[in-house]
Amino acid sequence: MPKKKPLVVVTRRLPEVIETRMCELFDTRLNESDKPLTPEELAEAMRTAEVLVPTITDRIDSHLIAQAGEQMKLIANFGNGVDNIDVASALGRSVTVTNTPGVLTEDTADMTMALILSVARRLVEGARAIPEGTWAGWSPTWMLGHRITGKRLGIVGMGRIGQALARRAKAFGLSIHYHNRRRAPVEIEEGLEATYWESLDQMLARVDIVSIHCPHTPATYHLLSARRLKHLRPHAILVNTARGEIVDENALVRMLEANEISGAGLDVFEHEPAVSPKLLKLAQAGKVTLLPHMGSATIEGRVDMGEKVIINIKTFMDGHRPPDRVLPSML
Ligand SMILES: NC(=O)c1ccc[n+]([C@@H]2O[C@H](COP(=O)([O-])OP(=O)(O)OC[C@H]3O[C@@H](n4cnc5c(N)ncnc54)[C@H](O)[C@@H]3O)[C@@H](O)[C@H]2O)c1
Repeated sequence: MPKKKPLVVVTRRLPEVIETRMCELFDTRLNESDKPLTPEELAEAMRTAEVLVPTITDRIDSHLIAQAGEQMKLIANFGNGVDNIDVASALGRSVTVTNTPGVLTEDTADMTMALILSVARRLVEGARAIPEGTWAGWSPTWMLGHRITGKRLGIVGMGRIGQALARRAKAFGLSIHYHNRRRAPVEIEEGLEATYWESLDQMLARVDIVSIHCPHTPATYHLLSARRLKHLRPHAILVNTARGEIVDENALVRMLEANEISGAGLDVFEHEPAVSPKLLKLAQAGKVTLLPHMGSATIEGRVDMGEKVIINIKTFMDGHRPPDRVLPSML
């Protein structure tokens, strides 16, 4: 008798090619609406499905995990960061958690570079001037930005995306500085000609642009605190494509308002999808570039993520260790 296919509940739309393949391989319940599943629908999935495929906007907290039935075996996150999942609670109930690392690296690094250029060179204000009819010919002083060639870039979190950004930034003539939980291997440091700063405070005081690339964990919540942000110099730019919670957003806003730093490029926010009205005002004034968490948003990237989700589910269901298993030591 053929083996019964596992019931897999998917919380959001995935690329069509991935949904089709998942339906062939598993007993897949797709969410065909544009809305996320409600907490009740998520709880129902925990009670009935063997596999849940959430995305980073689904809060899979300890309360929800406590409702998991015996049949629930795997949470296969459609995303790299797993701060939407209470991994310790899941593992405590013998539910395996997987993610989709690696396939978003280059796309997110591209978007980070775009944000650096956008803030430094006032790209959004420039792009607005023509359609809004405010461009009255050459010479307005408002269009003067800052050269990035020769500047110092400080990377917080020299993992996959941090390194991919460093490769791009080097090609743009920036010098690379970094702070990481652990110092990178010498061949990586040498290849990127990167300077390691054990002290994040000291690095912040020396760089012109700082870009955040560590995960959001209890240890990195408000890593860029009000006190730390004060180390940045008035011409500095801060870019965050990692997670909003890593930066004290209120403190950042206050510094931008007081011209204590020159600008910011943010793809992520502390209370997504809500964005502080003060940040919106700063965007209107051209001091910040705000993006709606689209750092990794490419069609190719989403398909690659979907393929990783499928491999993780299939390997797990075949009785093997899935390649992207999330372990507590990674958090
Ligand atoms: N904006 C987007 O669309 C988007 C897309 C992909 C990933 N991300 C975010 O980017 C983050 C980084 O992704 P990655 O693939 O480079 O991860 P990674 O695991 O390869 O790298 C993270 C690095 O941060 C370091 N780190 C961890 N804690 C630290 C601390 N307290 N201080 C300093 N360094 C610390 C780690 O040692 C590691 O080198 C993800 O966790 C995710 O939140 C965002």
